[in-house]
Amino acid sequence: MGQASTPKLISVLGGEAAKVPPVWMMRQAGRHLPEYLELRSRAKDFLDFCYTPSMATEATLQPVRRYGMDAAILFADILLILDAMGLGVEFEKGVGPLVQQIDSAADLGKVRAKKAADRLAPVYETVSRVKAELSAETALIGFAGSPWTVSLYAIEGRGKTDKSLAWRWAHGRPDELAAVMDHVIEATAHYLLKQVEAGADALMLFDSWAEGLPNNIFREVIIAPTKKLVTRLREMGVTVPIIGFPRGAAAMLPEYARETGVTAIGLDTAAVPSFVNAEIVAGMPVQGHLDPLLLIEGGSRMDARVRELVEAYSGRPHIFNLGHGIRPETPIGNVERVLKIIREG
Ligand SMILES: O=C(O)CCc1c2[nH]c(c1CC(=O)O)Cc1[nH]c(c(CC(=O)O)c1CCC(=O)O)Cc1[nH]c(c(CC(=O)O)c1CCC(=O)O)Cc1[nH]c(c(CCC(=O)O)c1CC(=O)O)C2
Repeated sequence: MGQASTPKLISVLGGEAAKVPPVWMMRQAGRHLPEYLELRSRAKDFLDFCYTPSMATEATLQPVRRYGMDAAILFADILLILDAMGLGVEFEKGVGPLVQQIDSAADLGKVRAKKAADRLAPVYETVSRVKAELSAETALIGFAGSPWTVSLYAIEGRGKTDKSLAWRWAHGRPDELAAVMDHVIEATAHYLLKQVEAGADALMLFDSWAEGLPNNIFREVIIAPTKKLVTRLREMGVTVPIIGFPRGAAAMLPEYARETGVTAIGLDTAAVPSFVNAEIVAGMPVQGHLDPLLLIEGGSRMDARVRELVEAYSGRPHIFNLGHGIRPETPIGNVERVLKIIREG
């Protein structure tokens, strides 16, 4: 019986620099794929799609089959946890998510954390079905939104806002915000634990709204809650690697990398390779960060940028990814081109 091979992505997350970096892309499943749009058209709505294991499994596998990605990322959404915690979540076509708005921590604490996670049983069913379909070389990444980003959607009540309401809570109601985030942390810890128990090989925490925060607030709402969540997961016995993605962290990235306990850092589109290599300890794996808009344009400037990023991180454990999710209008040929350059030079 041969040694069950470890996916290259997991070896890199273990600190090994790979000659050819493993690659996957945020939002690789979803609207840029015609096969997703066909499947999606058969669902009642997006939430129903995420709660239907046969559909979510198929959506997760589509980009792996089409591109030979080195990882599958669970087809779910960062807002499912709010739905499970009792705040109705809806995704309005062309509007994005709508969430029942909270005005205090009491509004979010109605459903016990473990019970909330139990409500997401269809997601764990998807994880185990995907795992059964993947080859031994392909990693399966589970994920959740980070405490600040998830709490922000509950405070704002929707996407596509200027985030000022949540920011004002951070400045003016820090204790109330901390109480909200503590509820989110506990529910998210149970949610991620169950994803790992169902077969996830790694986890990713999306702090998608970490950008632009004053450094004192960044410490309070990004670093401290992430550290709490990572510590809680380790206490629960979770040993898989954890990728932290503080989008827009900029100069606060090194402190995030040092303080939170994450295994690896997801870099956003604005990351600067020389800064990353100077400020993030050499053995710490990094992931990213091609601009999703350049992936739409393609051409020689895309080719050059891909080669530049591969070269910039060639001396350290690096997972090639985008700096944020794939846009719906991304040409499939450009995704294929990126993989070809990474794998064939
Ligand atoms: O604008 C806003 O604030 C809300 C954005 C929004 C969310 N889910 C959404 C929407 C509406 C939309 O994308 O049109 C709704 C949403 N989530 C997802 C999709 C599929 C797609 O992108 O076409 C969609 C569109 C679904 C549809 O309309 O059919 C699925 C999703 N969300 C997410 C992930 C994890 C990943 O990115 O790989 C994944 C899985 C993708 C995969 O399996 O390959 C994570 C997610 N969802 C969400 C966020 C918040 C921030 C952001 O979107 O930039 C984030 C984190 C992030 O992308 O930084 C919330």
